[in-house]
Order: sequence, then structure tokens, then C-alpha cells
Amino acid sequence: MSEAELRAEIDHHDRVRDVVATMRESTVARLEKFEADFVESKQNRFAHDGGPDHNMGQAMAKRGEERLRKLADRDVPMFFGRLWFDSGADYHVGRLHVAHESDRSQPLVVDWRAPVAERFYRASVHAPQDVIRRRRFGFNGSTLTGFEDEDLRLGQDGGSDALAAEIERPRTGPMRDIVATIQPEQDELIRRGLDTTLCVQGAPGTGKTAVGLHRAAWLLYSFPDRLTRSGMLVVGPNENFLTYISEVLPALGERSVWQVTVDQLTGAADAPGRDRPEVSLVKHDARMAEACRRAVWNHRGHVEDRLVALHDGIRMALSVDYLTNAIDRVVTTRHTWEAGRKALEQAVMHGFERQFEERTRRSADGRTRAAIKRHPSVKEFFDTVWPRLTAKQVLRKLGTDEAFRAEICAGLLTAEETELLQAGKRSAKPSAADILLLDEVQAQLRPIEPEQTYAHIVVDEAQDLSPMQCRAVARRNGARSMTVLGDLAQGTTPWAAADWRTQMAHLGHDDAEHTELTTGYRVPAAIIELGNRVLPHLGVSVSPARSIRPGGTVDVIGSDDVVTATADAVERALLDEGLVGVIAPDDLVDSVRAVLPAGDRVELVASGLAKGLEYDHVVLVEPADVVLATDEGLARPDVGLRHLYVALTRAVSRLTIVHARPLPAELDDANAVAPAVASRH
Ligand SMILES: Nc1ncnc2c1ncn2[C@@H]1O[C@H](COP(=O)(O)OP(=O)(O)OP(=O)(O)O)[C@@H](O)[C@H]1O
Repeated sequence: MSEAELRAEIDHHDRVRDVVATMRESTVARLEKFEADFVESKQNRFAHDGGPDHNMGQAMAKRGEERLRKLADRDVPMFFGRLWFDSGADYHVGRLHVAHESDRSQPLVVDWRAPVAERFYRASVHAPQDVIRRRRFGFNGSTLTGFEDEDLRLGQDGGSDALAAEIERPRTGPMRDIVATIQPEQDELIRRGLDTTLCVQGAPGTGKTAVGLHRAAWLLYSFPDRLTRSGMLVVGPNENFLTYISEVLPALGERSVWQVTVDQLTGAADAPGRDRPEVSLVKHDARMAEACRRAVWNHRGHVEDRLVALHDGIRMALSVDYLTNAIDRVVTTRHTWEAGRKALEQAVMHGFERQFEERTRRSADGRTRAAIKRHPSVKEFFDTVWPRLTAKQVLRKLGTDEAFRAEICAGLLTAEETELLQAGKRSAKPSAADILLLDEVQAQLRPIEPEQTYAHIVVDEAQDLSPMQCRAVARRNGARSMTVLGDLAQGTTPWAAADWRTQMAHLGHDDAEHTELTTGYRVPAAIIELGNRVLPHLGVSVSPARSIRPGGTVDVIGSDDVVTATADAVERALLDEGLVGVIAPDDLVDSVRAVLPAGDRVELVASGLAKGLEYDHVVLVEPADVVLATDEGLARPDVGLRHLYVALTRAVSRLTIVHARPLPAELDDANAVAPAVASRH
């Protein structure tokens, strides 16, 4: 790296920063113009706003402004790499496309998502793809301090130092983007088109969340029209996790993505009531989809007699056969109850109108049609044969009407399960599962509103969704395109998935492309080895992670006073850089909190909420109690061990286990020489 070359790169960086500032000013001006036009069009009542194109243009300008603001405001580097091609062309690669307004054909920086930038991630000595040299820059804050080159023609094809340095950079808070060091197999998933639904199984720390979020950003860049119109959704396991990932998409310039838990998505997060665990288990079961369907469609009544209406002295009658045939046709052709009722109304009216016209030789006008519709016998017919329903009413009936419940659940649920669906008093408050069932019933009544659907949905920790939650997510996937990420071994809900094919079917994607990630980026070898001892006991068949990083330390401290020992361990952990995560079983959380030092370098998290998170140093408190953790009283024997597996795999560099009770036997490995778990008191 010559001084002159470094100077030239620093100058280029300064130039890009200036251009970004100008780009932002002109985008703001464009946005102001859109707003002014809009106000003007409102004032002029004969004018429309510019229509969909105008609105789209405004949305795009707004998005552009937000992305530029992110770059202009924050102390972020303008680029992180550079590529030289055989042809003599070369490009800087950064988070955003930067070009002079006057010469857009010569970008100063290309967006990492542009097709040409793909080769920054994928070109190798074996497959250079016309790339001759790749440069990776080093920054201190936003100050360019150096670079490293790989000359592919000379067989230089490294990059792993940059990756290791990036991973080992101490954590200071929320998750960071990985644009500078995306690996080839990750890039391949990230750049899969909108029509591909991906299901990614991956051991802890294999970069699933990173891949999912970067794919979201790539899709937004590559399919702006479809995604600006219909939106993108990220579904995560809990609010803790959502806070942790909340900065990644904004850092990539994407602020428009709604990030929610599945309960927030359906409104179940605000449910005031609570179910007993066994009740909740039945309500989340896949069979409830059929129960909800029947609960709606079994409201169809039998046609007992012909239907007679009188109008203007004309008597008209539709036969039992006519009505039964019409109903049969509607049932096979209409997918929702309300669409069915409408179609049946049309069939009935059509029958009456035909008779009216035959008798009177004049066509039925609006007044005639309205009068027939209002006729008491017609109203009564619909009230019995195809009544108007609300989702609440249907579920109420299922909960309170024993005969109806038995009829709906026959051959579907056992008698005991059926009984568990019995509702409490009228005043009983709906539980989260009830809200989910309301959502399911509602979907039987009428299709979900288009505003509630998303063109692409990223579902993280998807193994934890119940079949009914999967269906609620699937309903909101208008364009049927998803990225589904998870790890069966980390499934800790009572309804956690046992295999991905079934889970993908619940998510409405039998056609998903399945893939597995096994290269572990987060957890170093010594720590993942401990996690991998537990893995065979988790009752799932998945591949273990192989860490790309050797090393890592595991320290085991036995003490009768586990709380004080934890405080000491944390104090020692703070001597190193980075975030310290204390993962404790629920019943120890309060007492551990009381002894932890103040400050933002230590986070305490209950073992049930550690999923998806990571820390430079993890202090794991009393693993035996973590294993005992019961998920709403319904844990299967391996669920506690899965909580342990999650907790063991959160550390980027160091793990300290503090315990008073004997360590779970699964941590022993008779075959391994394991000084790691030799407890020191
Ligand atoms: N290419 C990469 N460059 C730099 N860091 C990376 C890369 N890939 C993954 N990482 C880092 O590895 C860590 C683990 O990634 P991530 O959280 O996405 O894994 P995960 O598979 O979702 O893990 P878990 O199942 O445990 O939640 C994160 O710090 C992430 O930023």
C-alpha cells in the first residue's frame, strides 16, 4: 500500500462525501416539490393528485432521502471495497450508489446490491469472473486508514482476516450489518429473486438473521416497485430480538420495513386473557384450521321447502332442487362465507327475476329486486340457510354450545381436547390464542384486506411458530414470497416445528427451496464444541455448526453462592472489551439483577429470551435451572435442554458458566478431553 495510493483513496472518499451531501439536498428539494404539488392539488378541487405514479414517485423520493440522510448524518464510511476488472473498469463498492448529478453513467460508488457488486463477494481465484483485483478498506470511524488488496491473478484470495476482524470487533449494542464481509454462500441466498421462497435451517451463529435482513435490503433495491407498493415485513420471536436487529435495515438505508412479533401482527399481543397451557396447545394445533373452517361453513342450513316470494301480485317460487343445486355450486366455487352468501343471493334473485320476467313480460327493475330481497320469506331463507356471521359470534358458539362444539370437532379432536375449547363466562377475556382463532375464522368469512398483506415476509426463528401462527403469517403474504429462517434445535415453544417441510406447508409454501447453513461465524470452536455436545439430545436431526474461528474460552466456576459468583464473574469479564451478557434462569433473574454493576456494557437476559442475541462474553448462570425451564408448564423433556443450547451459543469470544447445582449430564462428553467443564470451586 503506497502513500500515494492511500492519499488518492482518501481524496476519493472526501469527494464522495461531498457528492452525497449534494445528492441529499436535491432529493430534499424534489420531496418538497412533491409536497407542494400535493397541497396545490388539494386546494384545487378539480385537480386530482398526480395519481398512482405521482404517489409512487413521492414514495421513492422519500425513500431516497431517508437512505441518503442515513449516510450523510452518520459517521459511516462511504465505501468498503473496490474491484478492478479485466476490461480496465473499476468500481468502489459501498452501502449506496453515489454519482454526480451531471454524470450518472460514471458512479463514484456502486451500491453493494447492484449486479456488478455481486462479484465483490463471489469472485475467487478459481472463478475470477473477470475480476483481477479486490481491495478491502479499513476505517477508524469514518476515517479511511488503510486497505488490503487481493490480486486474483497471483492466486491471492483471502478475505478471512477482514471477516475475523469484523466478527471479533467488540459489540457495543444492536446487531450490525455485514455488507463489507458477506460470504459467497450467504451472497447466493441474499440475491435470490423475489419469486423464490427460501427456507434456511442453520445452526447457531451461522448468519441466518444476517442473511434474512440483507436479503430484505437486496429485494427492496432490486424490486422497488413491487415492494414499495405492497411492503415488506420482518417477523421475529420477541421484542427483545426486534430491538437487537432494529438497526440493521436502517443502516442499509431501509426504514420502511415493519418489524413485528407474530402476536403484534395479529393483535394477539394485546390479548387481555390467558389460557391454561393445555388449552393453548389445542388452540394452536393445526387441526384448529379445519375446526374453524367447519365452524363457519356448518352454519349452512338445510333447504326444507321451496322458497316463495310475492311482488306486485305475482307469486314466484324456487324449488328445493334449484336452491340445493345453487348452494352446492356456491360451496365449491367460493372460498369465503361472505362471497358465498353474495353468490347465493345472486342465484336466488336470478331465479326470481326470470320468473317475474316470464310472467310480466317486463324486466325486473331495481325497485322490484329490492322488494323481493326484503320479502320476509327471502330474509328468513338467508337467515337459516346462509346467515350473516361475525368471527366473534362463531367462536363464541364454539366455546359455549356443547352440541355445536361436538359436531365441529368430531373426528378431529379427542373428547378431552374438544372439552378444552369450552369457553369461560361471557365476561372471560380473550387470550392470545383466541385472537389467533378469530383471525382464522375471519379469513373464512372474507379475504384479508390488501393493505394488510406484504409482497415479501422474512420470518426469523420460524421453528417456534405454531401451525396457526404460520397460517396467520401466510395469509398476509400477498405475493407469496418469503424468507424463512430458523433452527429446529432451538425450538422452545410447546408447538415448535419438528421438520421444515411441514412448517413450510403451514406457511403456505410447499414449493420452498430448502437449504442448510453450517459455517458458524459467531461462536468460536471451544464454545461451539460445548453446544454440540448437547445437540444430539435435542430430538431433532440437524447438522452441527463448524466454527470458522479457532479459540474461544470456556471457564466453569462452581460456587455455593451462585449470585455472588456471578457478580464476580461479571466484574472479571468487564476487564475485556465488549458487551457482557448474563443469561440466567427465570427464578434467578431478580437476585442476579440486584448484584450487577450499572452501565450499558452488561445486559441481563432471562434464558427464555436469549434467542437470536449475542455478546462478546456470556456469563451463564446455573445451567441445571435453565434446563428445568418450563414453557408455560408444557415443556417436553428436551425443551429445557434446547434453552441450554441457545444459552451456550450466544458468546462471540468467552463463556463463563457459574453453577451451584451439578452441571447437566449432557454437558459431559465421555469421549472428549474436556478441561472446559472441569469445574473450579
Ligand atoms: N459474513 C459475515 N461477516 C461478518 N459477520 C458475520 C457474517 N455472517 C455472520 N456474521 C455475524 O455472525 C453473528 C451471527 O449471525 P446471526 O445472528 O445472523 O446468526 P444466526 O444464524 O441467526 O444465529 P442464531 O441461530 O444463534 O440466532 C452475527 O454477529 C453476524 O453479524
